[in-house]
Amino acid sequence: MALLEARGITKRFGGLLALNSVDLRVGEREILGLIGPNGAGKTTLLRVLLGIHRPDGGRVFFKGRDITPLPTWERVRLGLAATFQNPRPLRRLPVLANVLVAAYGPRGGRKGDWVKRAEARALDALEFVGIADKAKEPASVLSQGELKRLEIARALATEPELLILDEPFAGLTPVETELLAKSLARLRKGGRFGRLHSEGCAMVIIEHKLSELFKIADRVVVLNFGEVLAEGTPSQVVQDPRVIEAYLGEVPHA
Ligand SMILES: Nc1ncnc2c1ncn2[C@@H]1O[C@H](COP(=O)(O)OP(=O)(O)OP(=O)(O)O)[C@@H](O)[C@H]1O
Repeated sequence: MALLEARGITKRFGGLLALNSVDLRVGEREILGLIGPNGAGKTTLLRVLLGIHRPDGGRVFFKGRDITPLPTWERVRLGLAATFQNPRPLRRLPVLANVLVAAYGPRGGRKGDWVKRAEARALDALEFVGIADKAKEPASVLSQGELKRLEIARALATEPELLILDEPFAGLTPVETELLAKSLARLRKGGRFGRLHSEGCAMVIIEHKLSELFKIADRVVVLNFGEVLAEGTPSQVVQDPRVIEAYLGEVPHA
């Protein structure tokens, strides 16, 4: 059984058909890359998976359960988490407090120990992404790269089973990009990260930095004009003439 399955997702904005009967499956511990030209519908699909947009057609299943009618917070309680293209932290609050908001959230309290463990988990999430030294600083001091890492720490504090990342590498330096890619690979493997525990997290990663994405993705789905144009392993997808024509232009260098 797939961890997440979206079937026949259709989404319209007025006269614009942003998604046209899109199917998507994500297996346990799988890293799925979601790529395609600007305006292809990637962020819209992410928003449908999270319950931010209601689809006009189609259903979303998570761990076998139809979550289509559920609000976002219930999806988070079930184990979904996401990071967004443009981080919007609570800038005046300390970095740690930004993560605590997530750790105190609906999923954080599920084991009944939320007060005593939340702060420890939030610190461990900051440790995991490498910005624990900034825990007490206001979020406004963080660089773009650090803000991206804060976003990931906030998602990790909920101990998700499926993490959806919208352009996690955008705005990062090559060194930051490589470090983050390594952290994501470690997260997929699972284990104990301080007091945080992961059985191995599956991911959907929307990204334009293909060479970095292809190093960690098991499978790639290519969207174009709101439809699935192609899917396969990274090496299959880069050689697909339809993908080259619609998006790549040329084969990216690894
Ligand atoms: N809230 C909205 N209202 C109206 N149109 C929208 C809305 N959100 C997205 N769209 C349109 O839907 C289409 C798909 O947009 P979407 O942001 O999902 O593309 P994308 O693949 O994520 O692009 P990018 O790589 O630039 O982020 C675009 O034509 C966009 O203008």
